[in-house]
Amino acid sequence: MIIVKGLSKAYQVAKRSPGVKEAMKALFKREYKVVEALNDISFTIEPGEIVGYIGPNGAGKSTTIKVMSGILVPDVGTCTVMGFTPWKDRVQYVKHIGVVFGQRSQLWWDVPVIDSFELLRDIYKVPEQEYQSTLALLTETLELQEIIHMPVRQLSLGQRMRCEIAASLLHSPSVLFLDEPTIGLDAVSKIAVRRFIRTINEEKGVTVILTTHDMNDIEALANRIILIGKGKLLYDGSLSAIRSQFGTLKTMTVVYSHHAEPLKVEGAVIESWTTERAVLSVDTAQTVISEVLISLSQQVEILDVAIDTLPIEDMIIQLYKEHQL
Ligand SMILES: Nc1ncnc2c1ncn2[C@@H]1O[C@H](COP(=O)(O)OP(=O)(O)OP(=O)(O)O)[C@@H](O)[C@H]1O
Repeated sequence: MIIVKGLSKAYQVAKRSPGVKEAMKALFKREYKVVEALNDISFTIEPGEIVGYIGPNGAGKSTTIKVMSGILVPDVGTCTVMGFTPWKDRVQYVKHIGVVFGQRSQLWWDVPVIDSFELLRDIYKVPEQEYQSTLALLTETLELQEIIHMPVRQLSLGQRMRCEIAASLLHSPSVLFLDEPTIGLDAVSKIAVRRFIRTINEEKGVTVILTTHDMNDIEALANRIILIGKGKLLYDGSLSAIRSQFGTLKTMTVVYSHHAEPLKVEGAVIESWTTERAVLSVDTAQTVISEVLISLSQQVEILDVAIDTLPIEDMIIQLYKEHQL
């Protein structure tokens, strides 16, 4: 479905030191620095996949989405989506893709949502019957009944995001690019958006590429993760492989009777500590849990213990650390 080969993209950014004198100087002689946003990125995505495209701030995720959706032209490399080169075959290509940028709107601010939808129907030349049935389905599944006649500026962020997602799907695309689709949403809206993405993937076979900082999005949706950092591809594989890589790392939460002294446990790292509760991390490949418990019981009166595998969020942080991001 998507073939990306050796993609590189650099931005030229004007450089200026602070101060009025420097501002005057910059009027006559501008200095630039080059930011390498993408550096030799390659991957292939099969039809029907949901891929989580992750990385820390400034890693190059949005730049990749912009290249794949045809908004940006790369300096080097090739990209084909369903056989189209996104930035070359734009008119034909956009009929096959849907794009949601969580931080930007594709809806017209002052008019009711339904007017924007109708405009998109005309832009994409969606036949009336098809439009009506897709709209009915989207309205029902994304619960748009109450908000579809309101101007976009009056919608809450969560309501707007549901409308943005509907807008990107009115022309029934085969590929959906979602750049931080759950940013700023409350827990209920996040769950609704995730459920919807899963439904269109399962029922309509839509291929989804999703960038997010919310690892719950990844856990709920993506079977495959592509990790980038500083423009370079660092990991491409399954979420379960990451889980087994970090599977021996456990978080131990211990509650004990009041104890004024900090705890010391060989083979465990004390992540946080109060006079009644401590959180430790233990690598069971190196330290046996029972030894940690014995050491703890020699220091405090244990009231409760919970042992969990590392949350996926922490596994990703470990992965970032391994790659020094
Ligand atoms: N239009 C631009 N002009 C100059 N530099 C840019 C531009 N857009 C992005 N960059 C730079 O390119 C790098 C990658 O940016 P990009 O927006 O792709 O990162 P990202 O992974 O989406 O980050 P975030 O998670 O913060 O949204 C960053 O260093 C950013 O400052």
